[in-house]
Amino acid sequence: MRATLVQIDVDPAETPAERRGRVAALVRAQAGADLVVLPELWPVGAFASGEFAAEAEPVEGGPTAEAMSAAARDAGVWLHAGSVVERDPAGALYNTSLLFAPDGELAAVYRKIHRFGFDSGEAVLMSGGDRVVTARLPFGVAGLATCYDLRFPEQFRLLVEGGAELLVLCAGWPARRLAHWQVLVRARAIESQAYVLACGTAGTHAGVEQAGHSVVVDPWGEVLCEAGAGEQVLSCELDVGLVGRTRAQFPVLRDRVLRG
Ligand SMILES: O=C(O)CCC(=O)C(=O)O
Repeated sequence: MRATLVQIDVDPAETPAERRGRVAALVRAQAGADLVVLPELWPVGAFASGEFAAEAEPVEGGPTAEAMSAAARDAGVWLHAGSVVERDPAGALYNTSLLFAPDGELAAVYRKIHRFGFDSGEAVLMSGGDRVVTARLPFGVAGLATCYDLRFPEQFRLLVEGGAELLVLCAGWPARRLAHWQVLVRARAIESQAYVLACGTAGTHAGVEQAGHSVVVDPWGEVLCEAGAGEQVLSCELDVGLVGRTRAQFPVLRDRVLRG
């Protein structure tokens, strides 16, 4: 299957509405891909926490969900539309990822479990999700995660136990910790014996330079393709059968002794 990661430049000179239009056109241009992946909080910017409340939107009928559903349908692709600031009916905010099927139907919703920021930003403004999410796609089972989740291997182990073969991570990872990103995406792939598709943002917003370097890592931990720092469309071919072959030939997951 063909995976395409769209590493979006979150430029504060562009409004979220303008960016939605531009990103929808980018998604439409990816017809022919099986799965298209966008980054974390690209409409507003993962570090633009002062804008979170104003830009919050519902999952059903929100402007990003509507635009991405239409773009997925027009392109005929599975679309992991990255994440949005979700406002739920009770008024709580979540960092919520949306997965659309090629007919535009919402196929999965994942609320980021590990909130970043310690005592500020997302960590205080948003509520955390409380469940891991997998979704069965025609070409494999996807396990969803978002940015800071990458530092919590126990979440990925639960995704693997849920059958995940493709670990799809949207992110807005800062450039100053690029080295952590590059190690951790490979670590999650190696320990999970799964593909990792990790899509980050480019540019600088709210004073935080973004790392870019979106990447696809195979179940052996080999980097299949990796972006640079700027806005980029990154595509590569994945052989999802390699997940099962890797797990059968080198059965580390079978040899686990300690189970939660
Ligand atoms: O863990 C990190 O270094 C970055 C995490 C992050 O930026 C986020 O979750 O938004």
